[in-house]
Amino acid sequence: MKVLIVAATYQEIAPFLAEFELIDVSFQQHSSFDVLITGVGMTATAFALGKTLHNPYKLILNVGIAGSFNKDIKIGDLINVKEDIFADLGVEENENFLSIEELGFGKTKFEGLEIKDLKQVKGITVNKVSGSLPTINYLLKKYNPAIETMEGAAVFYCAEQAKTPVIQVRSVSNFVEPRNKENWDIKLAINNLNLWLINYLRYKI
Ligand SMILES: O=C(O)c1cccc(C(=O)CC[C@H]2O[C@@H](n3cnc4c(=O)[nH]cnc43)[C@H](O)[C@@H]2O)c1
Repeated sequence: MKVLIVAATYQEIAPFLAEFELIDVSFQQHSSFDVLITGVGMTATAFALGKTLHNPYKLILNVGIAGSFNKDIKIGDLINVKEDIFADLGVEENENFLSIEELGFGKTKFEGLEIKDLKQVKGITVNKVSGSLPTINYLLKKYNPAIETMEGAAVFYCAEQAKTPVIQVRSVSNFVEPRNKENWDIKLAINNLNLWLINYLRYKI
């Protein structure tokens, strides 16, 4: 069985695709792995994975960039998301938020496998990139996450449904802070992520 590489956008894995002479299409096959570009966000990710996972895979590898809540993690650092949570799926009750898990409607926390060489962190998955202090402080208090993305928990959910092992590796492109795109370094994050991914697929799979 093959590995399924999952990324939200073509840009996030462009250097890796070039290295393996692959192109910019949403699904393509290589001898030892397939590549799925889902589109940004949980809905696009779940739909794309739902269509693809009728075939069995030995491993799902979710890669991409992420925002960090933790200033000890530098922009460009690689991290392994061990636990991921649907952070905004639930109900607001005045200032409080209750997740669907707290409401008794389903699970919101999921686990991925460890990559020993990387720092393991807790992630949250959001529909809306967090860009104001009240939201950031609320998320820190409720979940104490190290990073946030827009897809991670959806990938973990689909992997669990398909009974397939899953790994999430992200590279930090920005801090989660009141929005200022000038502070982002997407280029550095993509460069570091792709160096890791190429090495992992060449020597560890
Ligand atoms: O231009 C923007 O405002 C913008 C916002 C979020 C993501 C992007 C991207 O170009 C990449 C898409 C990808 O990036 C992940 N990501 C990166 N930083 C964050 C963050 O601080 N909070 C949540 N997600 C983030 C996300 O998984 C997107 O799919 C551009």
